Amino acid sequence: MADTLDLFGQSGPEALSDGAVLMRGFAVSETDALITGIESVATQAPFRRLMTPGGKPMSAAMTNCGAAGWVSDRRGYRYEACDPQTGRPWPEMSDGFRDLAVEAARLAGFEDFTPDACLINLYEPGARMSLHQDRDETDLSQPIVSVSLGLEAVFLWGGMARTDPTQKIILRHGDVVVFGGASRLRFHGIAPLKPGRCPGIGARRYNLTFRRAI
Ligand SMILES: O=C(O)CCC(=O)C(=O)O
Ligand SMILES: [Fe+2]
Repeated sequence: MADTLDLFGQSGPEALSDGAVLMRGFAVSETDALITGIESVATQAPFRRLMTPGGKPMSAAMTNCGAAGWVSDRRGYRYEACDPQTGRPWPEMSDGFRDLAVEAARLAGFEDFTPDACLINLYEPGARMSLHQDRDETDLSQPIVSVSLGLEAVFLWGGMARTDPTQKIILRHGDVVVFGGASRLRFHGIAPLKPGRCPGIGARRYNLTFRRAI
């Protein structure tokens, strides 16, 4: 089942580790709506390269929608109800975004996912994300739902320690990863994006991560 693609390019969930699944093509029928949604968010809360606490710009650009948005600056990492750049609340998370994330989580075995934050990453060729844990959320019993759009990327799926070996998993347009439970705090990252073009999107990759932040 895991290797057999149906007519829509979807396949059954593939386990990455205990509590983590890859659902190839799960979002493929929603990609146009997701991209329109991202563009609408970005007109209200533009993509920007946040500063790390150490004072360097991150290589991916970010924005958020939902009741809370993830931010980083000299003071550290945290969630904020308002966009520090505009002073306004983050744009709303649309029902279409939320429904997709809730359904993916449900199929992965997380029945009661109630996301209140969606971090949107924009990678251009060369951009990467170093190994990290998603640990700024209050309720770690809720999973993370990650949706990939545009250029493919090498997802580094590590262990509970930064130095653990990593699996390298190619994430393509429409793929969804859900990680929670025993995998909620696994280290993960993105290798430098290779050049390329994706029809309708161009030379970029978007990643949306749905979270229960507060
Ligand atoms: O771009 C990705 O696939 C991963 C993003 C990520 O790990 C994050 O935003 O915390
Ligand atoms: Fe992450």
